[in-house]
Amino acid sequence: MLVLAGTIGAGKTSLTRMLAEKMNLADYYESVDDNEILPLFYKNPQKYAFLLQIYFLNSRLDLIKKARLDDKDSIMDRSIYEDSLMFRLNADLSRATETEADIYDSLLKNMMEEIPNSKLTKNPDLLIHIKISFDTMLKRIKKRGRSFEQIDKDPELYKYYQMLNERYNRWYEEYDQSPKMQIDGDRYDFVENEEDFENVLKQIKDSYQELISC
Ligand SMILES: Nc1ncnc2c1ncn2[C@@H]1O[C@H](COP(=O)(O)OP(=O)(O)OP(=O)(O)O)[C@@H](O)[C@H]1O
Repeated sequence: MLVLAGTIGAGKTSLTRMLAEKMNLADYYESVDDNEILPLFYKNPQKYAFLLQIYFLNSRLDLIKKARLDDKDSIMDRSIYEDSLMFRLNADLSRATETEADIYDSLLKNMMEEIPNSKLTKNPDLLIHIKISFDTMLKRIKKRGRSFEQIDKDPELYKYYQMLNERYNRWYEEYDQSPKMQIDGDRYDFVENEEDFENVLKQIKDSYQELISC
């Protein structure tokens, strides 16, 4: 199982779709449009931060189980581990309490603990982090145009996005639940540029082959 990671607008969903096609993988997506808690959270983060995390934890674990039970090798458009980073940021911004964030982390650890001899391993075989600069992040959020994510509607989001992007770098360095690799999402415009996509595809295939042959 391959899993994509990266900040809002990094291109996780697009790259998942493209890799699934080229590498013949079963693709699994977290639906943003059907998430009824997300717009509520953006409107009133203090009230909905904890509920949103529980919603994501539940739905992402569901996806992991489906992907692992698939006969085909699979790919997912987001990792479950980034939620902890986002929730900690929300707690630091007083949208949740430290206790809520601690309990969340403990629940996540418990849910993700591998059961010895179980066929259903929950951690990915390879995590692929798409790293983008803050500038690129802002451009992509604007270009995609999801109304609740727009800074001109809510200027406080600027600071939130800036802090989130900064924290992603440390998160990736510390991530140790599986092998991992990083893609430079500023340098490689894999959505618009065919050559860039081929380059990224090769980097990912090489890393994956290396893992399989170990
Ligand atoms: N754990 C979380 N806590 C708060 N908000 C979250 C969390 N996970 C996702 N979100 C929100 O859900 C929305 C979708 O985020 P996500 O990064 O999964 O997808 P995306 O932005 O469509 O990614 P990409 O463009 O890379 O495909 C964003 O508005 C993001 O802020």
